[in-house]
Amino acid sequence: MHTLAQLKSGKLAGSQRLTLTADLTSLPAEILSLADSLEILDVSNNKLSSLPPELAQLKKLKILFASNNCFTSLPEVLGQCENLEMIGFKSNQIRTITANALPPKLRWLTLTDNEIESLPAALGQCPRLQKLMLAGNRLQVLPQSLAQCQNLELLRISANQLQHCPEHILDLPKLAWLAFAGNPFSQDDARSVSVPDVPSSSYTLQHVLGQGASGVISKATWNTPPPHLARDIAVKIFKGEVTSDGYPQNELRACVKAGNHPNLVKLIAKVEEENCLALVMNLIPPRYKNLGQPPSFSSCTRDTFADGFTLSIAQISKIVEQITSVVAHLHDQQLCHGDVYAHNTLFDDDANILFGDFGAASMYHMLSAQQQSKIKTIEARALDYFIDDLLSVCAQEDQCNPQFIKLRKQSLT
Ligand SMILES: Nc1ncnc2c1ncn2[C@@H]1O[C@H](COP(=O)(O)OP(=O)(O)OP(=O)(O)O)[C@@H](O)[C@H]1O
Repeated sequence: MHTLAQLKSGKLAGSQRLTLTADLTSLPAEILSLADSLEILDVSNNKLSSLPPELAQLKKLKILFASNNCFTSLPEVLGQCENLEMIGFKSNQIRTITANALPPKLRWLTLTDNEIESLPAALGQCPRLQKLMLAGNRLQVLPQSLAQCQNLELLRISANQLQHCPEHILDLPKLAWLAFAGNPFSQDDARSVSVPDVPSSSYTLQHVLGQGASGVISKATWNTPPPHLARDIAVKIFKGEVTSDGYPQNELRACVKAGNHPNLVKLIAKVEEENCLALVMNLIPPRYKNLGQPPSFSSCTRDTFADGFTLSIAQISKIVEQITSVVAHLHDQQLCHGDVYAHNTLFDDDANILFGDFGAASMYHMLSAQQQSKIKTIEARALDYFIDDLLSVCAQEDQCNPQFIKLRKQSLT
């Protein structure tokens, strides 16, 4: 985080990255003094509603974040920023997006949680577009031209007003991560009875174990432990807001629908009260750790791994076998996970895995047989990318192993 005083004093000359949060209602003119160096500009959490035409003078600008501001339209000056690849305008009040606002090199566009009713056809003329985050808007249709985005890999259209399944996007050749729950076309009226409901007064929360985009997970204990169940549990309390993946309510229902599998954390009960939406789960044993890390700005849609992290081919094979089995299990329940990634997978020293994060999951039993089969093809692609990501960290000495070669072939087909 930088300060306005630092910027105005010239102390930030030559900076490639600038983060300013200072209740700004306009961009300070001094930003132009960084025109020859600035690549990443983060002006999230201000009160901005427009950007000046001079922004186009930032010739090196690649990434712009302006989430939590007061924009009602996507500023047209963005279309003039010749090197801008990544745009994040989450949680504004954007209603309009014109063709002029789309920069030629656009690769990653986040417009989660706005008021967008329609998108310009020109989005189809963004050949580099790889990641498009549109959850939590008011879209009733997607432009037909999206079918031309041949490089689109990750798409979030959950929590919108789409009346019909957008067939045309199901054939996109690289699409691998898709979330579409919470639309009229994907409505699921069936109330599941497979997991018991309990009141939030049935347990006592202890310390926080972790925090995801959609909720906070705490260790808890049953006040009166149900028979045959461990006293200690984990409780995920949803925050209630729409996330980049969709509505918490849909995540909860997807977790319930997922059912039991040795590679899923066992769901014990759910809480659906007026002021509390929560999942009660088994505690994950502390020996489990994250398999991967989320994508970086440059990897865009692909996971990253800690420096020096390697896996043996035996570990990779065992992990692939389990992830394939758990994804097949989800599809047996007509559930698309939408986020098959190593960063959503925990593993232990024996390469046992636990797969989680149902935030982007979508039920698809209401779709036609042909649409369902396309959804499965899309998720199969994510599985291939998952395998490819693991092979990228395979120990050097195992890279001639026949199993490595077999998995490599599988991930490339
Ligand atoms: N059943 C559990 N037992 C123990 N710890 C848990 C359990 N579930 C989640 N956690 C902890 O809470 C963290 C957040 O979990 P959660 O599933 O909500 O989010 P995430 O999938 O990591 O994040 P996001 O939803 O933002 O991608 C986990 O990384 C883990 O440390």
